Amino acid sequence: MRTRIKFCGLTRPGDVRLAVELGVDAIGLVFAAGGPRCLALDHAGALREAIPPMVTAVALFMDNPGSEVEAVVRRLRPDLLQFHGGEDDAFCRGFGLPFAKALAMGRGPGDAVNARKRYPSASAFVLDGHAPGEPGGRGERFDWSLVPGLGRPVLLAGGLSADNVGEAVRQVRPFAVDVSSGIESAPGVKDGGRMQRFIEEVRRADSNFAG
Ligand SMILES: O=C(O)c1ccccc1N[C@@H]1O[C@H](COP(=O)(O)O)[C@@H](O)[C@H]1O
Repeated sequence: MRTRIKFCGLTRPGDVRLAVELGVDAIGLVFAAGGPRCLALDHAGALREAIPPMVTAVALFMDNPGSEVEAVVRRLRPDLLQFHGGEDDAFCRGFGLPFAKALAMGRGPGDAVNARKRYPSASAFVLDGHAPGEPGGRGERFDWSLVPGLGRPVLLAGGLSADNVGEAVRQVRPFAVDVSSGIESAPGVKDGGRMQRFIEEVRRADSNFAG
């Protein structure tokens, strides 16, 4: 099975269009407050319009109030929600959309323990490289040998780039890979060459497993 690819934290419609042309499976729009990729709702509307049907539109949050999540859901109609903070299962499922819950793998697999029980409604888990209690999306890789069996699709994240994603796919065989900073020339500014190389490296690794 080919590895799905999600690009996250896009802030320019041209980057979205290029990512789609290159063949990305999912695009993440960030509403986690304070970071360089955090979008205002009006601006996010223009990005959402550039995501065509059959490419998954993901809205990413980190301990946002429910009213903000609701406003994004109403306005953008994302396909999937991604939660990166301390949100519990009841909060995450409360918006009537499938969701992926991020788990902090930066200090070992602790946050993943009982994740299936803590998040029975999660459609997938994102494994990120930050430590528990710290914000994600910081380009931090973790020890991939610690990836646990979670019984749900895993999106491998944290410090991925064209230089290491092939090794990640070969070692972990995740359902998907998720990258933000590793395809940028500056925070929030995606780089066409890096996006293209990232996808090529994933496809090259996938070809090792083609039957
Ligand atoms: O992309 C962001 O700005 C972001 C902000 C807050 C939380 C998560 C964020 N992105 C997600 O973080 C991981 C790893 O990102 P990186 O490739 O290491 O920079 C990934 O799941 C992004 O979707």
